Amino acid sequence: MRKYGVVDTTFSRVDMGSIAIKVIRAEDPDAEIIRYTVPGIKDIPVAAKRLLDEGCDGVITLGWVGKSMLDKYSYLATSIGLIITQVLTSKHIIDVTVHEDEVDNEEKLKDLAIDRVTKHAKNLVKLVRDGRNALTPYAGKGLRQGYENVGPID
Ligand SMILES: Cc1nc2c(=O)[nH]c(=O)nc-2n(C[C@H](O)[C@H](O)[C@H](O)CO)c1C
Repeated sequence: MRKYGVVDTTFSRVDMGSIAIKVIRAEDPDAEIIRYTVPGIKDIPVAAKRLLDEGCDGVITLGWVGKSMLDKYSYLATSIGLIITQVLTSKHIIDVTVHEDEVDNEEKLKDLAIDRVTKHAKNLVKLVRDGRNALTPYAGKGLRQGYENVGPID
C-alpha cells in the first residue's frame, strides 16, 4: 500500500497540511497518509526523514517563510537539508514553500498557498504512484504552482 507523508508547521499562516491531505486523498483514495506538524521550517528536514524511515514512499513539506533576511537564510538551510535528505533516501520530498513577501496582500497570499499546495500534492501522487514518466507529458509546458501557468515558448 502506498504511504505519503505530509509535514507542516505552526509558523504557517495557512493550514496547508489539511489542503495537501484532502488533495492526496482525492487523487489516491486507498493510500495511507501520515501528517507530522513541527514548529518551523528548520524542523522540517528531520520530520521528512523520519516519515521516510517509517516507510513513506514520498513526502510533501509545507513551509512558510517570513519576510526578514533571517527567515530567508532559515529557508536556505532548510532547502539544503531537504535536498540532502532526498539524495540520501532516494525518495522524493516535494518542497512546497510560500514566501510571505511573494505578493502584497493576505488574500492573494492565501490563494497562492492553496494553488501551490494543490498542484504539488498532485505532482507528488503522480511521481509516487505512477513513476518517473508520469510528468513527462507536461515537460516544457511552463507550468507554475501558486501562479497561472505561463505556457511553452513556441
Ligand atoms: C528566523 C526564523 N524564520 C522562520 C520562518 O521564516 N519560517 C518558519 O517556519 N520558521 C522560522 N523559524 C523557526 C525555525 O524554523 C525553527 O522552528 C526553530 O528554530 C526551532 O527549531 C525561524 C527561527
